[in-house]
Amino acid sequence: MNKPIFYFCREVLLEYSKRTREVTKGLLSGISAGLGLDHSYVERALKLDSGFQIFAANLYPPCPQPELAIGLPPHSDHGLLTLLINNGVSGLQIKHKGKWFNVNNDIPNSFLVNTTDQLQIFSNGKYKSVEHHAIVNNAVTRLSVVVANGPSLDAVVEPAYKLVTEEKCPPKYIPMKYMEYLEMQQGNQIGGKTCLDKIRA
Ligand SMILES: O=C(O)CCC(=O)C(=O)O
Ligand SMILES: [Fe+2]
Repeated sequence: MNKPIFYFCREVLLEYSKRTREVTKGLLSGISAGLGLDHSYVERALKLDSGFQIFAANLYPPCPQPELAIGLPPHSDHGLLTLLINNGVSGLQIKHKGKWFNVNNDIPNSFLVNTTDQLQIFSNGKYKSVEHHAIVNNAVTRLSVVVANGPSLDAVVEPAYKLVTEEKCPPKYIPMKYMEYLEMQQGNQIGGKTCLDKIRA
């Protein structure tokens, strides 16, 4: 029986997921301190040692009429931080103040990092989950490789209690198990940041 292509890449994928997990932990430790929390607060609260990772590869072939193609529709990612690389062809756009901006990550050997939904919830809105989409072009194939890094599936995610006060800074989101959020997001039609709207307090 033919083995799937991923069978042959599994050693590399395993190593890649281990290393991207470490990069994510390092970034989240800095973010934790930046929020005024202990360095290891995010790691402990969201059980990052058993954090959930998704690896995805996206292929965007050239399209004769790119203005008519959807590419990847607007969305935000569900986890904490998403690490992206591509084959040097631009196509990713992020939304800022209602406008789309090109993201040209042309720094060699670097990751583009998107902040995502669980970080917006945990930081009580201090970090915004980035709304993004991918467009296509009529000349060259684009490839992107994505690792989405989330909390542990059984972690209940809510605004960190040290960041909320009943009067001045009430929690903006209701607590929800990451697994349930993920199921809700995956069961939804892809579009903008609509899942976050569903769990507003
Ligand atoms: O292709 C890209 O640059 C973006 C991919 C993406 O947003 C995703 O897979 O969630
Ligand atoms: Fe995405």
